Amino acid sequence: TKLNGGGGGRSGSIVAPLVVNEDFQRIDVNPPKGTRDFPPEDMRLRNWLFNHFKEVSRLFGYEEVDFPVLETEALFIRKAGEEIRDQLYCFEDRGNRRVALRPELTPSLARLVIQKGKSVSLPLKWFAVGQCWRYERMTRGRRREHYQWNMDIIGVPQVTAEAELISSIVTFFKRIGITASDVGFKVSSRKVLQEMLRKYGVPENLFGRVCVIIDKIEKIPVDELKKELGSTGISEDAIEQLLLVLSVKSLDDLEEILGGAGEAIADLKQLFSLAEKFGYSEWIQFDASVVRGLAYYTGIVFEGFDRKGKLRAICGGGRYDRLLSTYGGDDIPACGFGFGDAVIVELLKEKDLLPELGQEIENIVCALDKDLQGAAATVATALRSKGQTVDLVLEYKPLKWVFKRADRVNARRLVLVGKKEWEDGSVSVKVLSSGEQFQVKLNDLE
Ligand SMILES: Nc1ccc(Br)nc1
Repeated sequence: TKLNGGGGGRSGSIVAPLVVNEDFQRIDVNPPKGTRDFPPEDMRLRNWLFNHFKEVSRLFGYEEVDFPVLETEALFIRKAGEEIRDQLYCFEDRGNRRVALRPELTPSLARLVIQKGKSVSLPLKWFAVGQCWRYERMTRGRRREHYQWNMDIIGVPQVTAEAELISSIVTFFKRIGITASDVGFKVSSRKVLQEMLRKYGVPENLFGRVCVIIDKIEKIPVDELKKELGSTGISEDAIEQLLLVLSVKSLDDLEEILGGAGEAIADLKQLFSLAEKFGYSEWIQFDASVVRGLAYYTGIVFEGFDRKGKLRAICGGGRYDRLLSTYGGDDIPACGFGFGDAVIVELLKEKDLLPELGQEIENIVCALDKDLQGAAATVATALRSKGQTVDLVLEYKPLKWVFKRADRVNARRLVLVGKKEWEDGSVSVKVLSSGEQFQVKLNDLE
């Protein structure tokens, strides 16, 4: 490293030291492909969104939990052909362990519940907001990380659990100004598929795989869908009947096909009845084609959608009664949902509902004289100890500069430490909105 002629010292007018080192390459200052930085303005929106997630969760009596972003890869290895598996961000660590960046939170939650075992009493109502990852070939230029809000109920077999989860999401939407005219929930049950597959003698172990294929019903051509279903060994007749059932538009029509004795109809009728009691009937509709893309759902499934049909699913969830036992845990019923941080922001933009979130500082404190910097620090500390937010000007600056900064940080007032006033422990205060200016003893300033 070669320093230029000694100009790097602490002189009054610091000459920026020119460090020339041909070995330095300018690094790429952008975040890794598919990831985001959160500069202050973006972080304010993220905190606003996450605070609503968390406040709703606490309103419903849920406890916050979290897990490592890095998990054993085995937690996510399922052989049902899920996209989440194909895009697993997995690698071998320096200890030759197969690990993965979590693509979702539910498996970690299941792991923790099993780990806690009898030390926790059911039902558990837990929530988390955590970053989740996927490794997608950048060909599609999509993001590789997002934050997901999850709420889960562990240990309640009744549909009241799913009904409460949907109520919590409706509560969230209402808090941010989204109405039932903007968004709805498509609701169905995988027990519909289960009953159909049983009727056609399809082996139970194909259930998850068939659901994952059927989740593509609106994403791939029907012939391709039929081909994929056929590849599992299901007969053409069964496939035709399946697709017929999935096109059913009402619970009554579904009952016609399935008969009234099955759990699918009973669960769905109970859910729609509870929706009435929770007061969100206008938000939900039966849609037999909703199966969701995760293999482990076993019962009610639901997804939030924008009624204009311009965006991908906003959120989704359902019952997963077998997940804990697949990890070697007890057979504990569970249900939950995931709500990503991306589509909701697109929806808020669409509806012009993004909040205005500027920085807000109550005080800018500055010394009017070079040797009053210490006094300014005393003033700032006194205000901060009273819970006042303070931006302390940390080096001597002309007033013009201070006013500009006050404007940029949206300060409510200027607190000026001047020589004469400070001699009797006073400061000058200028309220920036009104221009009002007064002197006050520091101890009386609040
Ligand atoms: N599962 C998952 C993870 C990360 C993103 Br971005 N999308 C989906």
